[in-house]
Amino acid sequence: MQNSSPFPQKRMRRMRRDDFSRRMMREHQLSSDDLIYPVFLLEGSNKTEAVSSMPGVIRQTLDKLFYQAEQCVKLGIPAMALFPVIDASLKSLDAKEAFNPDGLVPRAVASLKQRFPELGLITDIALDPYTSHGQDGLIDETGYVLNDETVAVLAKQAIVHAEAGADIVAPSDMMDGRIAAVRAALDSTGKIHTRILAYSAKYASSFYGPFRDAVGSAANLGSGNKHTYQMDPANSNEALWEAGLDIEEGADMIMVKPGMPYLDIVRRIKDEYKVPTFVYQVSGEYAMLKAAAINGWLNEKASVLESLLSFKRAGADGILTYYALNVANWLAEGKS
Ligand SMILES: NCc1[nH]cc(CCC(=O)O)c1CC(=O)O
Ligand SMILES: [Mg+2]
Repeated sequence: MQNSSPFPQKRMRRMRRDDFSRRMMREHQLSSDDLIYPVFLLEGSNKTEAVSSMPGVIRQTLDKLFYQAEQCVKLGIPAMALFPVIDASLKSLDAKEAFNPDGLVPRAVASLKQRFPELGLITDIALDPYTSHGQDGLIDETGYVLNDETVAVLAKQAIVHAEAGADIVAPSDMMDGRIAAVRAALDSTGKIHTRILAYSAKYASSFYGPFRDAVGSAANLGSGNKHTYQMDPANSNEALWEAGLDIEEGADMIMVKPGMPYLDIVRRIKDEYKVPTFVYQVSGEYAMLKAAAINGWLNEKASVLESLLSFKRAGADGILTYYALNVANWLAEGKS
């Protein structure tokens, strides 16, 4: 018998009733293939240091890092991103340590690549670990970050990283024209296979604070900021403009940074360009989740997985997260 006034018209809860039907209609899935693991690298050997604003994250020497690299390979994490902690004595106005072929990053890349050839290695192209003032580029006498002079150094840095064996160079500096310059430099030295992951929409964000503690650039930067090159958090169209330029200049992949506060940007870039689009769950996001978890205010595993799923939903192809190893372990446990 037909009900004369059916209510509700459509029962959405029917599909949510059981686990099997929830799984049938699930639109997005997180896998270890989606993860990139950022790590902090110290000079020397047999040393680890805690990062106080990022509980659970450490800075470590290369020999210690081998263990994490091995974990990445075992758990199916495709790539690791290296961030060096450069000794204060090597920081300078001209940032020349950035393109020292015997520097910390090239040495680490070469030796990681030798031990774990199947693990993708991403290096950061920017000068902030190497400048005495903590800015991402060279400065003039007023403190303004010079564009073209900086780009010339970034191109040299990219060549050194590529020659050491970096699979992907990731300019995170936000200078204009750097992607074209880095691509040309790589090609001119025969590094035609080295990929470029462009931080195209990198915002002048307050969420980078703990990272600057971790690499020790906070003290150098002092009360300075990066507003003359990183993007204004108030802008959205500008991110499309930036991404479009980087794609034209030869970027293989685009990055949005930070993550959760910028999900709209991830979605817009993906919809507009349909290129491989990555997102960085930055240090401040990690710190927020971790602090709440430590206090017992959030369920860590559930909220971290939910945060990463939000990136997938927004259209991201991959996520840089300090939680990468934890997440890959959680996903592996779930499967067994
Ligand atoms: N080239 C700088 C750089 N590369 C990665 C991060 C931040 C990453 C994070 O917060 O986790 C930053 C911070 C900055 O712009 O000062
Ligand atoms: Mg740009």
